[in-house]
Amino acid sequence: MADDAWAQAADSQESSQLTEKLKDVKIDPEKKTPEAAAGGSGDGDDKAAGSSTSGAGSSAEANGEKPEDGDEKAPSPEEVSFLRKVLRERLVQNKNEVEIMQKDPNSPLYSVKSFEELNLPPDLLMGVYHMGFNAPSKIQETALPMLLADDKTNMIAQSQSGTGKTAAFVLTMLSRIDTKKPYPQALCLAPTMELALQIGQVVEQMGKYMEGLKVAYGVRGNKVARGQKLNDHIIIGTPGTVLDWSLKLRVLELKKVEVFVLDEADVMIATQGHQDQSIRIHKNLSRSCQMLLFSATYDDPVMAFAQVVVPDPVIIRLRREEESLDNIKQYYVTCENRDAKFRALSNIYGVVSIGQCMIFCHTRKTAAWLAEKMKGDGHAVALLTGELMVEQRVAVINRFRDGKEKVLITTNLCARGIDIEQVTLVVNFDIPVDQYGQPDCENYLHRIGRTGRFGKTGLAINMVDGPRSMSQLGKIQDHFGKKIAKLDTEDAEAIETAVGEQE
Ligand SMILES: Nc1ncnc2c1ncn2[C@@H]1O[C@H](COP(=O)(O)OP(=O)(O)OP(=O)(O)O)[C@@H](O)[C@H]1O
Repeated sequence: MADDAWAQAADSQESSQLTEKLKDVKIDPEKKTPEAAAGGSGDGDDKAAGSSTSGAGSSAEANGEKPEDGDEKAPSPEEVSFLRKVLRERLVQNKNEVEIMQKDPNSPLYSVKSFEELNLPPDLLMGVYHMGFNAPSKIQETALPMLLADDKTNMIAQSQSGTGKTAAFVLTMLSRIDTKKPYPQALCLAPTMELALQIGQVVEQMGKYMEGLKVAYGVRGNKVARGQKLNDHIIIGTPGTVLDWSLKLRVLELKKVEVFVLDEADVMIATQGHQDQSIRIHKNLSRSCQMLLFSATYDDPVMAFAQVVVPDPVIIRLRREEESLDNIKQYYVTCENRDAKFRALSNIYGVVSIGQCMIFCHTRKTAAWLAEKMKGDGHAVALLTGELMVEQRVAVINRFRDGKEKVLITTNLCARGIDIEQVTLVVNFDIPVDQYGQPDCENYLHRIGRTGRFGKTGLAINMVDGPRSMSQLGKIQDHFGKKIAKLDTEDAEAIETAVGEQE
């Protein structure tokens, strides 16, 4: 493929020829970011992006509720600076069980190489150990030797949730920058502000020993003056703001960027608003810029598109049966309706004590309803939906991170990327569906991947409330080829066994 394939693809897209060029690549044109759907021009900046934004399909919608669309008010700069402060929390330290899994050749954490063998500069190696990492995971071990080589390799990489993709691309960015050069040399785009800030923390922690390292957050509300030249080395942001910064306000020169990363690449490609913005940014990068796409999921059309726009990529892809992790046990419970789902949840909580739990609902309204019901039952519950101010959202996540609440009730907003080690249970109160009411396998995998992070065990419980959701879950089970076993929530022993397996 020609070196400037992405630029050509971008040009073609702008002149509406991309459809012809990619006629076999069917990316859903309706998949819009919430703001794009609302006609806005900023970042979609929401995990609901790439998921259902308008359609039907769940019992919640049958009740006349709208699925979470995640629209939000733009944060003020004060809010952003507050967010950055509250987001500074320690990262996970290595545990014995992780080390055991790192010795198992069948584990995605299996590794035979050490970080020393990657020939990292000493300050970066110190940063890695500062994170508590002893050995690279499989994706790190496989990708890093190529990514760090002098000859810049483009890559489209897939690895299961919680297996250390962030560190792989962060190390690549850090290894490519020269802190003596006072301008942005690495650019990472993520679909939400929360994720951009989380990635930035990893950059800051891993780059702790790199003298003079500066990181800027290209997220809404983080204002820069037109014409001001950024002297930060790494920019992490959401596509709309970074597009504004680079093409409108011209505070960074895309041509000088050495590494370009798309995290959650599938959602960045498949979601209309993100795709347009990402392509515009990329077409202004230099031809020698290294391009990395990372995600736990790529459906076939997205992968096909990615291969058209990334020049000569190395592709690391999982087989379908490898996509879901064996350390996350999956169950379903059958209930008659929403109230019965709540009772089933209460039964689970009545029988066993659970570490921390994330509960996913299809709509804000169901999430708010469930939060009230659980509070009424005496649970310390946090509610995180797109209608909260960003500042509140981050504060809620951090309270949950700190264990102040044991239960986080949310929507697809938190389906991707959020890395909270202590989450032992994920409940799909509603089965994830797309805007056509079809099972959303990608979001299913991202949701359950909020537990079982980096080798820990986890439990996912799906609540079905009739033949429709049963059939949706059945399709998800068939898609991944992993058994989702029935759990009887009236049977205390069965619950104890299920929960006990992941303790
Ligand atoms: N080599 C390592 N040794 C120990 N812990 C690690 C290592 N690499 C990453 N981790 C930790 O594993 C956790 C999960 O990593 P990360 O968030 O990068 O996963 P991910 O693959 O990006 O997942 P997702 O697809 O859900 O975004 C993080 O807390 C991270 O600090």
